[in-house]
Amino acid sequence: MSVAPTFGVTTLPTVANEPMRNYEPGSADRAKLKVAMDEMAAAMPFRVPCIVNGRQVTTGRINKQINPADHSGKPLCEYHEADAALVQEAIEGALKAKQGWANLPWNERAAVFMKAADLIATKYRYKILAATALGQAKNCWQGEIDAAAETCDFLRFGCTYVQQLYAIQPTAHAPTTWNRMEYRPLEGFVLAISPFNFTAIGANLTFVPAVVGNVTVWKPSPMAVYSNYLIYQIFKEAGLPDGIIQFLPGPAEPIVGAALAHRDFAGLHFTGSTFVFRTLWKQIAQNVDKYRSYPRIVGETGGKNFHLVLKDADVDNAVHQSIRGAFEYQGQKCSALSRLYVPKSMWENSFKAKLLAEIAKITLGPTSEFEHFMGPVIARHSYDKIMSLVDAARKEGGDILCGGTGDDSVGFFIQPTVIETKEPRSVTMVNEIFGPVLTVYAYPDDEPLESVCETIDTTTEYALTGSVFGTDREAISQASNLLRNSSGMWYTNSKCTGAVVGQQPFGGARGSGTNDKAGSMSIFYRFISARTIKEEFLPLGHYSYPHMG
Ligand SMILES: NC(=O)c1ccc[n+]([C@@H]2O[C@H](COP(=O)([O-])OP(=O)(O)OC[C@H]3O[C@@H](n4cnc5c(N)ncnc54)[C@H](O)[C@@H]3O)[C@@H](O)[C@H]2O)c1
Ligand SMILES: N[C@@H](CCC=O)C(=O)O
Repeated sequence: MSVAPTFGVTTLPTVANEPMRNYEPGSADRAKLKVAMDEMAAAMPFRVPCIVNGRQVTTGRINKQINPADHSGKPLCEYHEADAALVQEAIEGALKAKQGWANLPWNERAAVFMKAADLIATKYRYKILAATALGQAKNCWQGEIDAAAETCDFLRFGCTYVQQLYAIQPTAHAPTTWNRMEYRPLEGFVLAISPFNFTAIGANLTFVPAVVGNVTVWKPSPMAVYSNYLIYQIFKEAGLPDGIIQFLPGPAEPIVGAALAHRDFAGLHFTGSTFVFRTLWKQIAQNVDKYRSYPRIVGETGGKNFHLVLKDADVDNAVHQSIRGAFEYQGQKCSALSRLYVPKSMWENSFKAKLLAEIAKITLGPTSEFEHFMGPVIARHSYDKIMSLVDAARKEGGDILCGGTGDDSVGFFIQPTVIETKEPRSVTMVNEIFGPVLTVYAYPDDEPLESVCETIDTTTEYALTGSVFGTDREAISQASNLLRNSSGMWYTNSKCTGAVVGQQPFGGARGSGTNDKAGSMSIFYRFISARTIKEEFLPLGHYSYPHMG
């Protein structure tokens, strides 16, 4: 086995958040993005194979990723579905490729992903945005945040975190000894399962294990296959060797089942719903006797996020932040605002009218029409689920103040919906909806903060994001203390969504996930298995102790 020489301690370039483009009318960026979207719309459907050991595998079992704004029109892509046998082949191939990858000096692995970030920021910016717009229905603002900026940030900041992690070494050394720490990859392979709603999350779920020397079997969401395939292709162009990330779209149960049943399954890197994560955890538990090691289980899952407005809050700010929090990307963010608590008199006197007046200005349309704030929800099953929850709220006595209607004739469009409830534990206050539905509870002005916070804390099983709006520092601090465990992301006078890599590491606890904080150093700990190394420079001489004389 060859040993790679190391002739220097390298340092990554200093990283900063990828600057966001605005795509304002008349701008060059907007024109270029429009061209990219038009060209993509004309050329689709694209053919997407599985990728195993760098080889394009066409299985003949074809499925398609539709355009949610035009579900009966041309699909964005037609993809070949993997099956259990292909998963088996992919795992064997990944394990063979692993040693060479893991033995590379770390800066070589980092260089692949630093280069991928630069390719996304430049050559592929508009293409990856176009794929995210047409397939996942993100408008240019939301697509820019996700597919361009956040993907680059995950990769660049991630490499920096690994550099910092590797630099954490024992500082105490007995005389004539040297202690070291080696951050080995896990023994086996990592299974990455990604959601539809963030192209960046698919990239990050595979990059995080890979950059620290693991190999990854990737099952993307059926509703994000094309953008995720482009990410794979960009990683490859940036120098990712064959077999390190195996791209396996297709039906979840057989693909995931085959991976979880393998003796070398070493870690799950999942983002998606709480229900699916719990199902996977149980499957892993049932297989525990089979595994070589105890698998690492990392999952970031659902949310039921809140804004708590205090009596001295800036109403205009709270209204605008609530609209962005609840309705951008049609509420399809794990962090989306979904429960709003406002003092009753503030609600009746100003908040309600301002909120409804602003929402009335919102227009919906396909992402190819740049003027819209909102687009369609992702798929038929989402549309039906959201509408049924609105119906359930209506039947329970919830007051639908706006929206509550949809049009699925061409795309899956649902109007921004606000429900006022008198019952703080009503159906849409408790369940994750993942759509453009905000439920408001106007709490009595004289209700003590302890009581309001107790309601917020105990209403749902989730603990992902939450915000407080107000000016009285004592009340803000008290709310922060009372709601310490109600969210993994806490915001003051800021919406509960829109975390930025390097600024607000992301994750929640309770039913919302393992809180390993994507976009921080701590996530990398989950995919390494450290080895402590002690070396003595001088011989012991004899075995006896000094006190023995
Ligand atoms: N906390 C976070 O960081 C975060 C970020 C994004 C999304 N989410 C959550 O993700 C959900 C929305 O995304 P989604 O609709 O893609 O989620 P989902 O749970 O339906 O799917 C996520 C992934 O799991 C796969 N999957 C589905 N059923 C499976 C099964 N039985 N076995 C194995 N794999 C299975 C899907 O194909 C997909 O790849 C929401 O609940 C949202 O809150 C959380
Ligand atoms: N990082 C994102 C949430 C990702 C979940 O969908 C945000 O905070 O908006």
